Amino acid sequence: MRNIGILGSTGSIGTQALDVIRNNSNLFNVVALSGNNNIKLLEKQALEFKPDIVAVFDRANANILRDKLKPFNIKVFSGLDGLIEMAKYESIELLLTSVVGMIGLKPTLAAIESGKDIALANKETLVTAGSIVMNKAKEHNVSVIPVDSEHSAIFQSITSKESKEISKIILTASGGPFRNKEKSDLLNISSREALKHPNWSMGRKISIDSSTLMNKGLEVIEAKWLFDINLNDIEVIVHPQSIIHSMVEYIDGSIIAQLGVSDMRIPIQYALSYPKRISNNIKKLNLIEVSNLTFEKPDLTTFPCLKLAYRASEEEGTIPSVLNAANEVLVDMFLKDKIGFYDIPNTIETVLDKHKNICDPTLDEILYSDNWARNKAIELLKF
Ligand SMILES: NC(=O)C1=CN([C@@H]2O[C@H](COP(=O)(O)OP(=O)(O)OC[C@H]3O[C@@H](n4cnc5c(N)ncnc54)[C@H](OP(=O)(O)O)[C@@H]3O)[C@@H](O)[C@H]2O)C=CC1
Ligand SMILES: CC(=O)[C@@H](O)[C@H](O)COP(=O)(O)O
Ligand SMILES: [Mn+2]
Repeated sequence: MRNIGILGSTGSIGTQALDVIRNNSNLFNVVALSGNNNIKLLEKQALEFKPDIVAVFDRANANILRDKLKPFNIKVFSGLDGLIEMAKYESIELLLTSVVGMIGLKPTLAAIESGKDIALANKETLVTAGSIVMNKAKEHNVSVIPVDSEHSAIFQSITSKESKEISKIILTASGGPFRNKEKSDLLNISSREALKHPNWSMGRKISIDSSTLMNKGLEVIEAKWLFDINLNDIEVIVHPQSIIHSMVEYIDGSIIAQLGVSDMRIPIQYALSYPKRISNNIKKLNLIEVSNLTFEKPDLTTFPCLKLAYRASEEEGTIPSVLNAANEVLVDMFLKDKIGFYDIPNTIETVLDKHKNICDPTLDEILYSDNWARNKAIELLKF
């Protein structure tokens, strides 16, 4: 039995993880959950899975839930301190970080410092502070197991212990809802259209990131830290069917890939059960039905966010945290229909240009730069 904590249990990844756990109650035991706004669902989850503790970021919501869960002896923590308290809760063996945004950074670091293994979905954490997170994991002998479908695929396709045998990682991208569109088609596109991902059903922020290709940019940076690989050895190719979830090319010319239907419960389950594999009732991939797997170059003119992410990763220091923070703020504004599609890359580029990069930053310098970038993005758009 493995004791699991889920940071962000009310979201797309969190609810699918609970589905995996529900179907494997002999293997996994939920000891801690967290949410923010959706306290109705969090209450329902708490009553079903009976964790010892629950954390809610929003303090008013936490107070409401505390009264409801008191009779069941479930403790409720609140605020960022509450998320940190939850993440380092002593009974947790594996923490699934499925919260959205860099709010997950401090709780993830706290969990690592407490020796918890991490099943990592929250990519913004690695984009913001990849060096600090991965060094801390090494220091505390903690495993960081990828949940993101591409990174799970790469993890499963790395069959050699010798990193010098890997020549490159091939990160697949669906191309998003606007694949084959031109810039002029997207000038007045609404968030409703951008949310319609062709293959995956996901949370709102990552869906917008997929539509701008920033998701792939964040994933390039995530891959660099997770697999300790040179940025130039990470290639993005568009594969509209999302069947090959990513590949690893070796120096002898062999390519090893992981394939499967577009269902996040597969990589989530693998991260929870690793190193074992367990059976499930998810529809198996039928290659005859799929019949056609195609590949294209990403269009960096229509989707400049991918280029900006490569730039940020190359410049290192606090620049990736600035890219991420500006993107978080701008995606939120786009979701509220306050700005247009291209305000996202255009503003990020200006924020990157204006930032005074700090090399080898401390956590405080990263947090300072994150905050600076959020304010700068808002100032540039005069909100
Ligand atoms: N969805 C997917 O298929 C995939 C997602 N990912 C990554 O996984 C992460 C989660 O994505 P996804 O599940 O789609 O996101 P969702 O928006 O569906 O869920 C986000 C979760 O985070 C919680 N949350 C949001 N803001 C805060 C906050 N300030 N404090 C505490 N909790 C908060 C939400 O709580 P509440 O709902 O209660 O407000 C919810 O539980 C992201 O980093 C994403 O990039 C990676 C690969 C695939
Ligand atoms: C399911 C998953 O891992 C997402 O990150 C997915 O990859 C989004 O698809 P694209 O960013 O390739 O459109
Ligand atoms: Mn992904």
